[in-house]
Amino acid sequence: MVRGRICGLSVRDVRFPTSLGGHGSDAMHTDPNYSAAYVILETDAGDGLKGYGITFTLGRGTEVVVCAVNALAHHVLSKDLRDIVGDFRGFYRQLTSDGQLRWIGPEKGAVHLATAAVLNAVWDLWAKQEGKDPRTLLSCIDFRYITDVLTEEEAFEILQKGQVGKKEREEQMLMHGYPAYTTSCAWLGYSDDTLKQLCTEALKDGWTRFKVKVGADLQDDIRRCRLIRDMIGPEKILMMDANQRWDVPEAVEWMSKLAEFKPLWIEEPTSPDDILGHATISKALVPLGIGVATGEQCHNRVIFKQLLQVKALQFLQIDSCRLGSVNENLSVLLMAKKFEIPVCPHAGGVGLCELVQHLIIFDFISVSASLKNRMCEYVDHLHEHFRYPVIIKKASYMPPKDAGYSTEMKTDSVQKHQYPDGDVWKKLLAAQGN
Ligand SMILES: C[C@H](O)[C@@H](O)[C@@H](O)[C@H](O)C(=O)O
Ligand SMILES: [Mg+2]
Repeated sequence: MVRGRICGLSVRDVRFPTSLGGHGSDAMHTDPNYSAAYVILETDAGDGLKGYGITFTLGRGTEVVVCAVNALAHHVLSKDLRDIVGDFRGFYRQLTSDGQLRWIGPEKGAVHLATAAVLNAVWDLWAKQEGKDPRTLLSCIDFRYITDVLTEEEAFEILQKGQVGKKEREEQMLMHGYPAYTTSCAWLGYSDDTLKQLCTEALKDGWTRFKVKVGADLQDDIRRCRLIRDMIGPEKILMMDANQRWDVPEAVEWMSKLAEFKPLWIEEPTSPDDILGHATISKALVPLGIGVATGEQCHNRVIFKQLLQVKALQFLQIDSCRLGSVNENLSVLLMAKKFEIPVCPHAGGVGLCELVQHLIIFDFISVSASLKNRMCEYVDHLHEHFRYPVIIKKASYMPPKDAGYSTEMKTDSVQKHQYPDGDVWKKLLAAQGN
């Protein structure tokens, strides 16, 4: 039973100094500090349940997103949770269409990340209170702007079909988990020695799919890709990620030089907004057997729709915090199913693995019903700060068993990493003379 009026919303600026170790570095983000705007919702239900929501950010960007969350807070405060989820589509639209905020969006950028943080908290709270059927899930989706490719009725049919064999797929997940790949071995800022050492460990731990960062320097890329391909052997799967570094012709040319290392995909070869550019690259790379993957910085369902319409991607990477929470991600999973494009979520960051595992396991059980060409990203940083961290076994995500969206962080971790007054930052800033 849904219950409670939202009587409190707090948002914290939580940052981890990951840049100090080069963790998370790529061709465009050379010194990322993995961070989160962390939202806590409280209700007057008296049951002690809270809703925790995060969105992933980097360093100073968190300040802006925290402001945006505060600007959205009045939509949630004093609302009855029953009214919110009773018309979740309307509520989603209320947030994304706020007359004074949509000018700095709409449905993109800092304000959309803030929407994700707030709605992720609502989903966490709601998930702790009750389960959901296909009709309820559909009622959360804003179909505005996508009915030309997916109507509510078509979406319902997909979910209805997804009911067939659901039990078996649930059991399969509980037994074997959802297949994952690791990005942790080959951040761009890592030395060759670190790369080798991490790769050796990952192989020992049973990883069979690896992603390497590329895009800054071709000779470096060739050396690192050769090193990793030699280590993992010809059979294991290798993906490459350029984090938007290239122009369109440059992407094709660069990848033709890296094709000998047999990557399954090149991720974010160019600007995430260049839909036709992605289509051109996809087409040009077909003869090389390389697919295009993108989505971690895809603004919203509209851009995903167009990427699908013009065959601009062969692997679709949803992100639990970039899109407008579960609501918008559901619409993208359903569109991907319609276009028969495999979803391979973006994860890592702070908490992205924790959240997105729910979405991709749901996708397998209730939407795609397939594991073909599918896997979920995994990065082994910062899980210790979460109350319900992901469980990886044999390079697979084991389904989370606690109710909720696995979004809650440990109080102590939040306190220590709060910027700028948490202990970790007080020390670091003092050492830097600030
Ligand atoms: C700055 C970040 O670490 C990115 O490099 C990361 O999200 C990356 O694109 C990925 O695919 O994991
Ligand atoms: Mg990436």
